[in-house]
Amino acid sequence: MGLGMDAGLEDAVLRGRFWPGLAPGGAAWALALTERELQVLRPDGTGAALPLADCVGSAAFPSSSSSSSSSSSSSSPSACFSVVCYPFRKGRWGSPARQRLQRTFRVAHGPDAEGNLRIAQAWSQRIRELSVPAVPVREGASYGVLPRPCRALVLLNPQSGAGRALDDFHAVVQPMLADADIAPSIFITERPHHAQERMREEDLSQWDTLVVMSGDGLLHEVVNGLMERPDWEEALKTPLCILPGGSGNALAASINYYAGNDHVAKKKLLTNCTFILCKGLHAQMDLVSLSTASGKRFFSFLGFGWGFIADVDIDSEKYRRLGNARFTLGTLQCLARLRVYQGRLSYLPLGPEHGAPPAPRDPPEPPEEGTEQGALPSDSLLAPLGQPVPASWAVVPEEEFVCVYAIYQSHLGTNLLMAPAARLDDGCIHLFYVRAGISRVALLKVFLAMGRGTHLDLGCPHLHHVPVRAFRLEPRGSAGVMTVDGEALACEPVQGQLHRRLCRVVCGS
Ligand SMILES: Nc1ncnc2c1ncn2[C@@H]1O[C@H](COP(=O)(O)OP(=O)(O)OP(=O)(O)O)[C@@H](O)[C@H]1O
Repeated sequence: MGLGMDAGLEDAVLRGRFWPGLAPGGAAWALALTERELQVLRPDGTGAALPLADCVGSAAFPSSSSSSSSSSSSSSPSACFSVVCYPFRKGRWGSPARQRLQRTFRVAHGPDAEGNLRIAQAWSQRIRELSVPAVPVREGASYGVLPRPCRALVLLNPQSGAGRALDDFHAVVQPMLADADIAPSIFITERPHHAQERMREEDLSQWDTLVVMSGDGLLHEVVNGLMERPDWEEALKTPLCILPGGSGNALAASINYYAGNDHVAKKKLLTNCTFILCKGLHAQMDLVSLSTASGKRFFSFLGFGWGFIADVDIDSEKYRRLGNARFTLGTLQCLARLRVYQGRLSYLPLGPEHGAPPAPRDPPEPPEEGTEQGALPSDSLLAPLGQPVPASWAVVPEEEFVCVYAIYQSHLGTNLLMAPAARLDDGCIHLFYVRAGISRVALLKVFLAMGRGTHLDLGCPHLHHVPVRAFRLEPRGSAGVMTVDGEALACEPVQGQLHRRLCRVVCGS
């Protein structure tokens, strides 16, 4: 337990004297529950406090133990309540990690077993109520909290990342969900598009949340499966959740960053993201609608890439067993044979203030007039591919690029903070492009600086960043690959526009 209590006993919602642990005996401790923490005063006068922001659950139960010791508590038919928290603990190496901490207190106020249990239940219930995260107030934004008990469908790709997703789910995720009264039902994907097919047909009334334990690719399938339903608008109200099981885990890293947590990877990131799920706060997320010249349409939550980054993503697939290290190896290989890509890039700038994302109070985009019920959101900002872009758009004068990347979350990968200002529902596509002519050394410096999100501070003349609402990319020729949310796409003209606050995602703030 941490030291220091933030309130005096006069702020207490509940107060009582209880015995620590399950075993009878010893002296009673004084407990006070405030709006923010559970305060404990030991008989020796030392105190500690458990912040309820770290608490994921509390339970009450009859105590099976009794004893004939002389303690006043020991002969009573007692009851217990327990509190489970995941506070950050500093380890020997690296950033602090959340670690489980359970405290159990015994209620033995008299011979009435039911009376003791009622007291334990009252404490446990009040602790659970006060541990529900406060819903932030932001004009235009709508938050929610997952119910308890909570029914979660977990879609898990056993092949994602280094192939440990199922083991990690059992070892890390399942015990935390049990603490938080979240009942998972696991669906293990057997092939590409399996999750997408299931989402098209699923009876969503059975679930309070759809959890993806994989990389970003499986969440892309889930989003697009939901968008293929006639009731997509209703379906998108089901909060989605990402637990990092893949190699890139860009959305999981972004959500960890938005929550204000230190940069972490692997098990620490998984623990942080599972903790966020246990707390259950959910908010709206922007999606970008992408259309291709061959008539395909995708909904994307993370980013669209062409050139260097897309090549690294796809070329390094063969090293997926290395986990996130696959991108380091892929970057070095692609740097060695640096290529130039030809095409035209156009965009609709975000607004007159160019560069500042819209104020959070901007209302959601109104539904398009004449949109049929069930019809997909229309891309009102886009002219058909094959026709010139609207006059309000800008066209990049150069037509030779090393890389184009449109990102709508902060992180491109666990270790790449590409758009530090991005937020889930900021209404902004962060369009980055690197013009041809950049040296290998300068490009390597850009990627190294991206680890800390300081690449734009380098003042690299070839690197450009424009906040936009829509963009179009017309590659010359079909050589190379494009990526949507890290998944490969044939190279062809593509354009996209942002649809604000289209789905919901479990997040920390
Ligand atoms: N059982 C499976 N076997 C093979 N491929 C699968 C299976 N289940 C899903 N897939 C496909 O695997 C692809 C990659 O999955 P995903 O992106 O989730 O993991 P990853 O590539 O390791 O992670 P990241 O995108 O973070 O790098 C997806 O396109 C998905 O369709």
